[in-house]
Amino acid sequence: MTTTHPPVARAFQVSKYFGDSSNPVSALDNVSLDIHSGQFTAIMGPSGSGKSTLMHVMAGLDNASAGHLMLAGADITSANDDALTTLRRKQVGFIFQSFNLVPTLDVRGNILLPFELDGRAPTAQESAWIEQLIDTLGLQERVNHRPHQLSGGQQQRVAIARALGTRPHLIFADEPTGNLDSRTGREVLGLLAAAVREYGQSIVMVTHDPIAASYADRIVFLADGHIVDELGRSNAEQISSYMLGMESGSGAGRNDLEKTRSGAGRNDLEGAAS
Ligand SMILES: Nc1ncnc2c1ncn2[C@@H]1O[C@H](COP(=O)(O)OP(=O)(O)OP(=O)(O)O)[C@@H](O)[C@H]1O
Repeated sequence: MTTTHPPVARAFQVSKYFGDSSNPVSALDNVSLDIHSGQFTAIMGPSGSGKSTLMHVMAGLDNASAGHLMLAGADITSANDDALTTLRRKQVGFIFQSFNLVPTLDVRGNILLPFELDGRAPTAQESAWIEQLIDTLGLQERVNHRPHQLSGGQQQRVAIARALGTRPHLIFADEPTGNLDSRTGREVLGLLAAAVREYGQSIVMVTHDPIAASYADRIVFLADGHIVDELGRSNAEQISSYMLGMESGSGAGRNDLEKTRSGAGRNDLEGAAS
């Protein structure tokens, strides 16, 4: 059972405020969340509920205002930037909306950047994996292009290949399929699910998309900076139904879900989504 392993990331009683102390905006309010090793965790919730903030704080990209944070076995609550940078480089991959591709490097250079930063070349096995990623993500024709020569979806695919290339223990993904057509989106989700299933990697993914969340083992719901509920593996219809219950404020999310449990399986929904 994955739950017997120590969490690969942990937020304990974390709060985050933006703005000045006279007029603080509360983005996270006393949130505690363990990310289990070898699990695919989705974070969902309405716009402004704190999803991206939670991910940034858990990844050590932003400081918490209060609480404790662990990442890859290290206490990062008050870690300095250098320690965090090293930890992230070795253990963590990021797939973010602002792709953070290096404009002066071509596609291959961007994908190989984590190896470069680690001061080593990919092994033969890693090289084969990178070629497979380039192929699966349809980037073969683009390997010598720079980011500005690519569409938004192509840039996102480069960011995905870069994040998966070193097979980091933990991957944080913010709307990884947001810019992709549905077929490429499903391929990316399949890659992420395979990373968990076959290589024991852990993934935290923020998404609004119930189909994307249906690939996760666990779905955590945020509202107004609080974790309000979580579900185990569910199909897209069940997740949509739950979210509708949340949005209507009827508190009926889970009850509705129980009614749909015997509904369509994920494969049915995948077919319907294409
Ligand atoms: N840098 C910032 N300065 C001020 N307020 C911020 C900042 N970043 C986020 N917030 C506020 O914190 C709250 C949570 O924002 P966050 O981006 O985490 O939400 P989200 O659930 O990821 O939203 P979305 O789904 O729209 O991306 C919002 O009220 C937002 O306006």
